[in-house]
Amino acid sequence: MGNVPSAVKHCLSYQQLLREHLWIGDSVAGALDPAQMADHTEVMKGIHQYPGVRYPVLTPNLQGFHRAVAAGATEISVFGAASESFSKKNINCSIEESMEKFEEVVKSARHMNIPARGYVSCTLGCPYEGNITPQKVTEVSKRLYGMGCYEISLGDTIGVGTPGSMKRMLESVMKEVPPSALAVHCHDTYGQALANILTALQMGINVVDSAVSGLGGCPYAKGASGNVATEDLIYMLNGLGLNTGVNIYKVMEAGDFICKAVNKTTNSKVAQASFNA
Ligand SMILES: CC(C)(COP(=O)([O-])OP(=O)([O-])OC[C@H]1O[C@@H](n2cnc3c(N)ncnc32)[C@H](O)[C@@H]1OP(=O)([O-])[O-])[C@@H](O)C(=O)NCCC(=O)NCCSC(=O)C[C@@](C)(O)CC(=O)[O-]
Repeated sequence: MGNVPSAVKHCLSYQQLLREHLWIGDSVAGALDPAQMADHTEVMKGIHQYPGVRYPVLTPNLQGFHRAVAAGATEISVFGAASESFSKKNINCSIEESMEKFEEVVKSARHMNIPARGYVSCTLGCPYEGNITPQKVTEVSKRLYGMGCYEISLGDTIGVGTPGSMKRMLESVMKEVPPSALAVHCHDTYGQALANILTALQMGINVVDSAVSGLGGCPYAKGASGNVATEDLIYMLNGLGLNTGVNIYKVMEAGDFICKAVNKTTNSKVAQASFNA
């Protein structure tokens, strides 16, 4: 949500539309301007933190961690990649260097009893390297889990995965990290996100990342669409008889609100169908 005005982020949290997780981004390479960091701090100070809702802040290094803690973060996330090229572009260091930085961050977080979540980008393909092997994803996931991340979110950053590649990747990762400590994070570029998520659910994954209206993306994954839309995910889960406790109508309202605020059209098929009905 890097470019979303703080006021909009506050409204989303005030309306309690993000029930479990409000994800707060960090700075972007080459654009480490004080205004953006001030915004990050402003968001943390401005939101009302509801009990049972997690507010993880992306912290790429120790500096980001200390800033996040000073701003009141109660959960942090480190974000690595299974692709060397993507790691270089996204966080300006190799995978090995990133792991060394994350070790420091997660260790500090553990000392302060702050839960740390790990992300692995490019698990089903990379914008620079193409195919990524399940072994590489497994290696990075194992490392993050081993250093103390309570959960590893496996990102199909550019949305090129299919149920077949998702299955192969998860089969490999699950040999080293239990399904209870895994999540999937699917982008919908090729229209495969829900199919990929269903595959993951059938394989025992219970945590799925999504974004209201399918907003989001990554500055280093040009052309990739946003995350799977929360509205579409909930619609599918409701259809499967899985109770999320999330009110789909409230999420659609939130999506409508935020799309107007940032002048974007929703990527949610469910919202499009409902609003056009
Ligand atoms: C990681 C860095 C910061 C390295 O950037 P760098 O340029 O290598 O940093 P550096 O250590 O060389 O320091 C350069 C300057 O930045 C400052 N600095 C250094 N660190 C920080 C910090 N944390 N907060 C504030 N300031 C910082 C530092 O103090 C210094 O300032 P100076 O001394 O020159 O005045 C940069 O590459 C960066 O910001 N990367 C993040 C890019 C980003 O936001 N990407 C999108 C995240 S979402 C994602 O990755 C994918 C995901 C999670 O959604 C899942 C998926 O779909 O795959």
